[in-house]
Amino acid sequence: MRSSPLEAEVQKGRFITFEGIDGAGKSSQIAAVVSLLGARGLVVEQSREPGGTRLGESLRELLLHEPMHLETEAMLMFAARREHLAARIEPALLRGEWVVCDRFSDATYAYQVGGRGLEPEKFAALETWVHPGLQPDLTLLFDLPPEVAASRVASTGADPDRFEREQRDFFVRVREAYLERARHAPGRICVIDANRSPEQIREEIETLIKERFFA
Ligand SMILES: Nc1ncnc2c1ncn2[C@@H]1O[C@H](COP(=O)(O)OP(=O)(O)OP(=O)(O)O)[C@@H](O)[C@H]1O
Ligand SMILES: Cc1cn([C@H]2C[C@H](O)[C@@H](COP(=O)(O)O)O2)c(=O)[nH]c1=O
Repeated sequence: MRSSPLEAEVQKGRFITFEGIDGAGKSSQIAAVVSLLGARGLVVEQSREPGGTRLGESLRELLLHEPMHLETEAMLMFAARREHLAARIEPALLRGEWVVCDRFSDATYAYQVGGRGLEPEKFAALETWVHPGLQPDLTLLFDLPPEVAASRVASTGADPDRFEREQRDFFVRVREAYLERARHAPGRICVIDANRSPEQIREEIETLIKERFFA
């Protein structure tokens, strides 16, 4: 059995991911992109990580609330991702559908390598094992100062999870790791200035998607 059907078969759909530190403002923009694609008659599978499957959502509960060793955290992120790829992402792409996902492996690089200090070689080994040859077609990285993001998270009034409770230094490292990853994949990762109004951000993203996929 092949570990990833997309290694050998032709991927017909498109895979778009959204990334950024907690509170960057991804959620409402994801909804706008899903409607934009839907209005063009495309079938869109919307999902999130960690999560996206029943098992993945159970792992999400543990990841967001149970203290654990950083390598356990990294491996559980990739375990949830393996299930998500097999059950939803790869079948949808092979059917020619579009997948829009809130976070993917760039988040593991940013949070576990950048934020927690996981060795980059261990991240690379997991990434190669779990999705050899597959990367998103487009990643929108919402970039903003951690203090702005933290005040947005606080303004929701929701109980913060294990990641949201981290201090500013952690998010400074996560942000820097995201930007480093973007520097290494400039054709795939587009950095969006998320410290603007939702309307300005939506306009930029719509233009970007039209130019990238429909021009
Ligand atoms: N551009 C913006 N300007 C000001 N506030 C915003 C903006 N975008 C989102 N918000 C607000 O910030 C809060 C967090 O936004 P949202 O949930 O979309 O972020 P997120 O990136 O999905 O966060 P997380 O990754 O933590 O789930 C919400 O209260 C939202 O209304
Ligand atoms: C995929 C992934 C996620 N995380 C962290 C990032 C966030 O703090 C949470 C998910 O919550 P969200 O509000 O739905 O964005 O999980 C991570 O540390 N590593 C990952 O690979």
